[in-house]
Amino acid sequence: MGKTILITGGARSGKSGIAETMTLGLGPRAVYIATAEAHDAEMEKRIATHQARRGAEWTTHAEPLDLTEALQATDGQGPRLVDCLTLWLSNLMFSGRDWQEEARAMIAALPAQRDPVIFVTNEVGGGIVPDNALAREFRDAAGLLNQRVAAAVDEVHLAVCGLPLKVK
Ligand SMILES: Nc1nc2c(ncn2[C@@H]2O[C@H](COP(=O)(O)OP(=O)(O)OP(=O)(O)O)[C@@H](O)[C@H]2O)c(=O)[nH]1
Repeated sequence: MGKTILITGGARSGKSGIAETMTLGLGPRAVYIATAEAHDAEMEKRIATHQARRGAEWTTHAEPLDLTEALQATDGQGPRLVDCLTLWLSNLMFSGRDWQEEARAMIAALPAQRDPVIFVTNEVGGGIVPDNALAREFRDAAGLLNQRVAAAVDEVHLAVCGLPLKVK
């Protein structure tokens, strides 16, 4: 089984950069599995910034929903960086899919992976309780998903001010 790592942190905590460095430390060629979709100009710009930062060692595999299939399809191509689990979760919730079942299947597929998998996620819920039900549902789901993935992987790191703190 390839090594599995979860990197969590707040917005602009530097978690993606930390994850990219860790991923390339596990193999000279890596696959970036992007769960984001550009629905507006701001997101297009964020994605373009990320793409410009990645060097020739990277190939990109965009998959907003079928993450388990993306992991199967890219196994054998080097370490995979999944950026990020919280966007995957919101894509599943907005498309009406059963995120708990999808997460269970994705976690169950990890032991069969030959190449490493590095997940990026967001540490949500640190602020005040959101005043709308959907935001509260998402916050709770993100916390549960993070706990389940954290329990399954080899290492967990918390990104704080651009620095990784190993918590597992
Ligand atoms: N579709 C697609 N999405 C990408 C690509 N490269 C990066 N992304 C997405 O861009 C998102 C990162 O956006 P940011 O808002 O800049 O990151 P951040 O999480 O706030 O900041 P950090 O904590 O520094 O990582 C991730 O969710 C990726 O999925 C790509 O090539 N294609």
